[in-house]
Amino acid sequence: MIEAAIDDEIWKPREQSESAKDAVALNSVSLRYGGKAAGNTDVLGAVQLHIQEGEFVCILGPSGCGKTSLLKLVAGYEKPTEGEVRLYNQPHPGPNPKVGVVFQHANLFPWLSVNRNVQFGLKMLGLKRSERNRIAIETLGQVGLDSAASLLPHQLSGGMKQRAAIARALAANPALLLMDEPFAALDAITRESLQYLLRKLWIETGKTIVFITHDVEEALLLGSRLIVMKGGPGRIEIDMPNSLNRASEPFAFARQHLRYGETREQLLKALRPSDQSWQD
Ligand SMILES: Nc1ncnc2c1ncn2[C@@H]1O[C@H](COP(=O)(O)OP(=O)(O)OP(=O)(O)O)[C@@H](O)[C@H]1O
Repeated sequence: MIEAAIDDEIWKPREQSESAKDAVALNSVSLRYGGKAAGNTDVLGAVQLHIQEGEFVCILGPSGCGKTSLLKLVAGYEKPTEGEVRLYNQPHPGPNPKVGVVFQHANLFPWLSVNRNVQFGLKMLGLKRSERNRIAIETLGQVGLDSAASLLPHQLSGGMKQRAAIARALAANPALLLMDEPFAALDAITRESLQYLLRKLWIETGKTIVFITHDVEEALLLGSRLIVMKGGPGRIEIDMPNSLNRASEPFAFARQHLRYGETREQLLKALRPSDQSWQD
């Protein structure tokens, strides 16, 4: 256990600058699929959440508690039944390539090469072919897929597909990146390499990331802020800073830290159903 390092500068939570702006604001947001008609129940109930620019927010919670629904509101795919979602202090403009989204499955267009998949959103933005190609090559380089640019999706491994999906989301240079269990279907080693890649991209670009995961360890290694949701209706149960994601050490360093085990237990306890409290 690395206890001595606990007070080191590196383990202090990153201080939010007073001038940091909200990238995302959910003001008393409720969501009821199908609207207010009788019989429909709230999936999210009066959620209050402000995410500052540059945060890496990991959202955990039991299946069905409303994590994806919350992300869909931030992406603009759904509108709140009550309350308001704001991006960068403006009313939500609706889905647009400036908000990058990555899902558990890459959903690449099977008939387009990796390069053309990455270019797709840029075409929507009206960029010229030469500019699109330049950005696609650069972004594929960022995710380590330079040599796969001309391959079709069926020629890629699962990890390569997710790298391509990340490149596609990054190509339009979104300030906000939304990720819904993006590494859940990958084997442990591929997953770890993508976790390193994402941490590097976050540190280098300063993008705001909202990342849903069922994996407590993944949240601890990546998130600068950890949120645990509860269902019935969906709400935020725990919202805490996390400094274990910091710096450029191998993940093993964080895993050996005393605070890692403590926080992991705290999160697992919050995630357990109340009828399993005997495990405490
Ligand atoms: N389009 C929809 N129409 C109606 N109900 C929906 C829709 N999408 C989700 N739901 C319901 O909303 C609730 C929350 O679903 P959501 O996918 O947000 O949960 P989640 O926490 O992301 O779950 P998981 O971890 O299993 O992905 C569930 O009861 C689900 O059945």
